[in-house]
Amino acid sequence: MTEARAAMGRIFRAREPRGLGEERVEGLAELAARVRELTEAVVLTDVDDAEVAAVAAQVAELTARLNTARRQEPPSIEFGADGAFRHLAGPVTGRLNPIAPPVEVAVHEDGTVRGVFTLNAVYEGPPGCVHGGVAALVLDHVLGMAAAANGTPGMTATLDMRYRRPTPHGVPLTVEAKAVRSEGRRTFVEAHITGPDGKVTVEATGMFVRPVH
Ligand SMILES: CCCCCCCC(=O)SCCNC(=O)CCNC(=O)[C@H](O)C(C)(C)COP(=O)(O)OP(=O)(O)OC[C@H]1O[C@@H](n2cnc3c(N)ncnc32)[C@H](O)[C@@H]1OP(=O)(O)O
Repeated sequence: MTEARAAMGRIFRAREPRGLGEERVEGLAELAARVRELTEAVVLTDVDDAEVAAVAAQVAELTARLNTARRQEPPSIEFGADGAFRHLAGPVTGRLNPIAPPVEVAVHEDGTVRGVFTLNAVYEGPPGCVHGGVAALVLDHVLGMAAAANGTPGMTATLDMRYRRPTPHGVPLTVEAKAVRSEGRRTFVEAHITGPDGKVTVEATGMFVRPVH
């Protein structure tokens, strides 16, 4: 597992926690949660034009306030005390990233990665359903996590999707991924999303390659 940790460090620049500090993480997570609500409100609002313009001006002011102090880059992937890693600013599981649903994931002892999440109307593709590219985003991430949980982290080299039935938005979904085999630098992983009725809506297979450098 130490080798896998070193590989994670190399591939994803994962680091020992650099001390954002739990209090700051909670504060930024709260901010991201409020912005997620704002995003949904923007997509669904039906207020009049004057109110839209007034809110747009206020949001621009808030953005300027946040920009008075900027990091060079988003917080990196960090290892936790248990050896697992967290992607605080990532677009799938990142609690600090407003575009992440976020998907809450757990890595189980047998290497299975399971997550629960709800995608709201912001992620709509066909009416009432999740955009196929968003499903691919979630699946790519958990496939990558499962490759890492297998001790063989890598970069996505191939991602094959099979959309079995529409994935509804606004309801709880689950995602599950597990590495099935590894050959040299290549790891093959399978994953699927299940709807609230227990039926699989999307299946994916991914091949992850550990870069040499
Ligand atoms: C933190 C946790 C989860 C995060 C998950 C997020 C996952 C991501 O989003 S990763 C970002 C998206 N992916 C990328 O940007 C990858 C871009 N591609 C690359 O960097 C490189 O092409 C990379 C690393 C995949 C392979 O590069 P390189 O190491 O030079 O591969 P190379 O030596 O040519 O091939 C290695 C092996 O893999 C095979 N292979 C490589 N690419 C492919 C491919 N696309 N299809 C099929 N086979 C491939 C080769 O045939 C070779 O096999 P063998 O060893 O049997 O000959």
